[in-house]
Amino acid sequence: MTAFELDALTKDFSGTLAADAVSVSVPVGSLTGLVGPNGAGKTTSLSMAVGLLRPDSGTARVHGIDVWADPTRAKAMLGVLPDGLALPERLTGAELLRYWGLLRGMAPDVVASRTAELLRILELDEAEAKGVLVIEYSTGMRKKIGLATALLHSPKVLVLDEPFEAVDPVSARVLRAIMRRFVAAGGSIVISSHVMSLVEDLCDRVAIIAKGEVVAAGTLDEVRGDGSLEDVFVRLVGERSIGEEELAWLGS
Ligand SMILES: Nc1ncnc2c1ncn2[C@@H]1O[C@H](COP(=O)(O)OP(=O)(O)OP(=O)(O)O)[C@@H](O)[C@H]1O
Repeated sequence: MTAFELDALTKDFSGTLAADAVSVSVPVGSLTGLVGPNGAGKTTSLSMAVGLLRPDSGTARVHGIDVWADPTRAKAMLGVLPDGLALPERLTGAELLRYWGLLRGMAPDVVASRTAELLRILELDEAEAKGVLVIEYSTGMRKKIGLATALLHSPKVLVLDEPFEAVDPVSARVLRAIMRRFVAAGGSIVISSHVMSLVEDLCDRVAIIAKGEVVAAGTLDEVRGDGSLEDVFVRLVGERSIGEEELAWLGS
C-alpha cells in the first residue's frame, strides 16, 4: 500500500521548469530519500506534495487522500518540516508547541505531555528552562523544534526537507532514532538530503531528481546497483571539476 504518492507534479516559475511531472511513490513503512543537486526541484516538489505550493498540474495523495482536493483530511495525516521554516519566534519552544497543538485542535493535556517529552528527547529542555525564545535558537535548534511541530499530532507520514542540515552529530543520532521509531510504529517518511552516506544508512528507497525530473527511483539497492549512491548520483547528474586555470587568483 502507498502512504504518499507524488503523481506528475509540475511547476513552472515563469519559464523555469522547477518540477517536470515529478512522480515518487512512498510505500507504507518506507523511509524514502529524495536527493538531487542544488536547484534540482526537491523543495518545489515536496512543497507541492504537502499543500504549501499549488502545482500547475499533477496530484499528491496521503493514504489515498488528495492533498489539494481534501487538504484538511490530508494535512491531519501529514507532519511537515519545510525548508526555511517560518516559525512564530517570540515564543519559547514549549509555547510554540502548545500554540501549534491547540491550533490543530488537540486536547491541551495531550499537547502538554507530548511537548515535555519532545523537548526532553530533542534536548531543548535546558533552553526551555532558561526561557530561551525561538528567535534566539541556533539553526540546528530551529530544525529540532520544527521536527517537534511535525511530530506533535502523531501523523502517518513525515515529510522532512533537509532535516539534518546544521544539526550536530549527537542530535543527528537522536533524529535518526526518532525516524526509525516512527517507521517501526507503521509510519512512512520522505526526506530530502544532500548527504549520500546518511541516505544510504537511513533510507530503504531513494529517488534522484535532476533539473526537475526524476532520473532514478526504486529501492536503495536497485538505484545504486554495485556502486555507491554517490557514484550513481554523480553519473546521472553530471560531474563538475575545476580546471587548472580557474580560480588561479586564489592565493596569488
Ligand atoms: N519561488 C520561486 N520563484 C522562482 N523560481 C523558483 C522559486 N522557487 C524555486 N525556484 C527555482 O526552481 C528551481 C528548483 O528549486 P528548488 O528550491 O526546488 O531546488 P532544490 O532541489 O530544493 O535545491 P537545494 O538543494 O539547493 O535546496 C531552481 O531553479 C529555483 O531557482
